[in-house]
Amino acid sequence: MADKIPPPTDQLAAVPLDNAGASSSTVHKPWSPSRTRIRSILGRPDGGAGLASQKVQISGWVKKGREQGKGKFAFLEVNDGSCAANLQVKVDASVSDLSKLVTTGTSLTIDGCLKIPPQGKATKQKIELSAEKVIDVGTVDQHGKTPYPIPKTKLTLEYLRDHTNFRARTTTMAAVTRIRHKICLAAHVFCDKHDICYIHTPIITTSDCEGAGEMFQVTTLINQSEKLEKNLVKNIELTEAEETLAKVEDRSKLKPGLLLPRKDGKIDYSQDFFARQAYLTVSGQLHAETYACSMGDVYTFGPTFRAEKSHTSRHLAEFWMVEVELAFAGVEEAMNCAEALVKDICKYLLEKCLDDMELMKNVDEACIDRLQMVALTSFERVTYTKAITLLEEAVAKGKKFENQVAWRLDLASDHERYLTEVLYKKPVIIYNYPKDIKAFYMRLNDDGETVAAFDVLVPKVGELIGGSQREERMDVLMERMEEKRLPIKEYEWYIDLRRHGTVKHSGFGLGLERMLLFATGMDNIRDVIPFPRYPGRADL
Ligand SMILES: NC(=O)C[C@H](N)C(=O)O
Repeated sequence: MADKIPPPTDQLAAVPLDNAGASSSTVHKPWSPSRTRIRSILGRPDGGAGLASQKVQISGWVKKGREQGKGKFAFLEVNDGSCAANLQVKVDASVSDLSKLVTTGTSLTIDGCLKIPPQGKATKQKIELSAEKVIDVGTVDQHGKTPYPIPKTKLTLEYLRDHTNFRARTTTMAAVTRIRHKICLAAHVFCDKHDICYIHTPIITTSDCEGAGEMFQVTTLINQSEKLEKNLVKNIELTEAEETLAKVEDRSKLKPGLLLPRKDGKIDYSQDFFARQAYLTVSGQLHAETYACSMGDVYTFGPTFRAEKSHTSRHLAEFWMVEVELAFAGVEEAMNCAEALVKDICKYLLEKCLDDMELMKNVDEACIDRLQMVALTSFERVTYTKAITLLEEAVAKGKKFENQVAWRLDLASDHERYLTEVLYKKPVIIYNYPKDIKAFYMRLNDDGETVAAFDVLVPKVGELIGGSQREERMDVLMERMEEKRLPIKEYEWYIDLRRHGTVKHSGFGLGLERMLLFATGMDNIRDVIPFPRYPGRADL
């Protein structure tokens, strides 16, 4: 059993308690010197009690409000997004029109004095704000055409998905978002600590890294009327296009390269713009390799896109990946690095956002234990062939899987969960996959049948990371590309890296949203990214 990580000392109070101002011990931002974030009050180890009698200004949104004492005063629970906790604010009717303040969703800026609430009250708060002046109020339209969609009642995650413009006002989504921020930071801190240089790979590309063809095409549109003005499309007379369009019913019979206005009056001149069809990237890996093969260890971290029509709770059309590429490194070093990265992220979350992680226990009781376990336990490493044998043994003993288990078939999510949750009860790295089910760039092993690829599987989620040693031998790489029928001409720049100063190198990609599912215990990947993109959803 893993040792427990010692409890972090800073918890919420990741901010220094004493800032430069002699008269105040709350933290002020240089660009808004009068405003205090609620985190710097409630996040102190004393819950803010030590700040009693200090004057502060806070801004935020009302989570709950109620008038009391026959309308003589109101209690508001205000949240400003800096932490999960709400600051209780007491406002007397002499200070403001209470009826304007108590509606959930109202925004406020309030000057007041921090006070210890009377003992014996139901409130757990160690401190409350007694309002002296209400400076700004943004009221909520409750009765108009589009009433405020986030009332104080409990809302389902499905409902909130249709209100992504407001869902960060819910406690859970705000906590997930802060955890997401910390995971990103943890990845950057890890890479910086290990001298791995951050590079930016392009989002628009002509190459299909995974060779799976699941790419979104980039279409470049311009209004017909702007066409001539901007001189962007020179090779065709507009009138000719219009005439042709009127005559030809079946567009596929048109002269290739002819630029025609679409039904909405726009012209697609993509081929003209990029000289060939461009796509949204599925992975920054190939471009990251070019930098690794010049600068040593690098990483890229950005959005990637898959035009997979999958409606699962683990897939998105737009997701973020941390992709590390290590030069002069074999597959084992890449596995070591991947394991160290996951562990460091877990430790970072336990140290930097334990308050939000505590809140996530409402979603998944085990989420903190899982982070602690992963932070301290070494990952199991098992070859793909052995994993198949283990799964076959389970089947022989009566275990039912949704998907077939057989050598040369990819592992499905229920196989992955069986290995991590039932058999090993910890993360498992599966390596040496059959070459036929893996991408062209993965290094062929001596057996001629498998490639030096690996996946890191974790409990709850399954595949979190995919990586491999890259094929650095030009002849083998070209053979593999031919086998997979890839248009070699389009990858010449990639092959060049093997032609000139080729080097053993390896890398991997960690799915940010999968890491979030693992950390927070959320069930659906659509709820761990601010604006999820999936089949049927690209608005809002
Ligand atoms: N950088 C990586 O190794 C990730 C890999 N290209 C993938 O998309 O799975």
